Amino acid sequence: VEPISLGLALAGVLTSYISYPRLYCLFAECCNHKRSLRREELQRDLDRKLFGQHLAKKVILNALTGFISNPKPKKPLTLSMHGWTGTGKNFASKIIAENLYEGGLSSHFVHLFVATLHFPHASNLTLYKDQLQLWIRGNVSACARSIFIFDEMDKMHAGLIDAIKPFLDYYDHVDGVSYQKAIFIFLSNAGAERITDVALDFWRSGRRREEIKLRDMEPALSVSAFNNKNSGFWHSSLIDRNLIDYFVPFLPLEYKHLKMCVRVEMQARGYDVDEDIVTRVADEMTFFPKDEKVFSDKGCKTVFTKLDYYYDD
Ligand SMILES: Nc1ncnc2c1ncn2[C@@H]1O[C@H](COP(=O)(O)OP(=O)(O)OP(=O)(O)O)[C@@H](O)[C@H]1O
Repeated sequence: VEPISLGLALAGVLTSYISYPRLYCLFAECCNHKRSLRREELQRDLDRKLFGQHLAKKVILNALTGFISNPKPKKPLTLSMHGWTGTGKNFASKIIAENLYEGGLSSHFVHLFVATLHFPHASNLTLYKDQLQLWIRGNVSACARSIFIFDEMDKMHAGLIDAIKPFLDYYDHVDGVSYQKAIFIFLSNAGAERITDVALDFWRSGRRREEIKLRDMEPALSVSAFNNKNSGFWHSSLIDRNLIDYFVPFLPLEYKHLKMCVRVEMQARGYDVDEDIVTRVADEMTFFPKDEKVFSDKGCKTVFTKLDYYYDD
């Protein structure tokens, strides 16, 4: 075959490939070929996978389905997830991402930032600001329904919060780009002590954890709760301007929830559930408060490494 004909043939194939986006999308991830969010599927996923978080499940389900079904949202969806370490904030974000994009957290349209990893040096603030704004702008231009997850939000420099604020607001367009279909998820431990206090009060008065209502958490997640240096100025500055749509409280996990996490991990590793090992792993965890020992101080976070000890063959 002579080179010119081969070149033309290749160009032809390429053009038809590009002009048939649907064909292209069979092989590559496309923004407009995302999964359509199904309420029942999201609910089933949350019910099956996320333990002990009846409040978080409810808020996530309603917030997400409401937002996705709205063809013209006035602002991007902003969820602020709060709670003790290892209680499922990252895990819940993963479930959200998987319900919106097949690739979940690995999708090209889902972006995870970890404050201490991506923005470690306060001296580089100006650079980080520019990069972050360019990154958000570029990605939302390419796909309006992009998801941005900011972990360790309480460790983010206030200047960086200022940099993302314009994207969270009620603007139709910012420099020609509309951010109204994007989703921003902020994760932090801010407010965790107060959330725990509420859960502990319920436990002490013999009431079921599932009886805790969102309104019981309101004082724990109010502006005043965050208006101190430790909790981070970021929060109040976003709340003041009504830029956070939903606060999602994560309750501290109890002994029975740790056991559930161990069982899931055993099954994921292909083992039969051995209740004796489940109990031993859960017993190795540490609990607080000191006297009552109700809540796991690391949530489900370290149960998996403890399991390694029993399966080291
Ligand atoms: N409520 C839960 N239900 C089921 N599994 C959970 C739950 N909480 C934590 N896990 C398990 O523990 C792992 C670690 O939890 P995750 O990273 O989501 O905690 P986190 O709340 O984001 O913690 P941190 O505040 O330290 O970032 C998860 O990947 C998941 O496997």
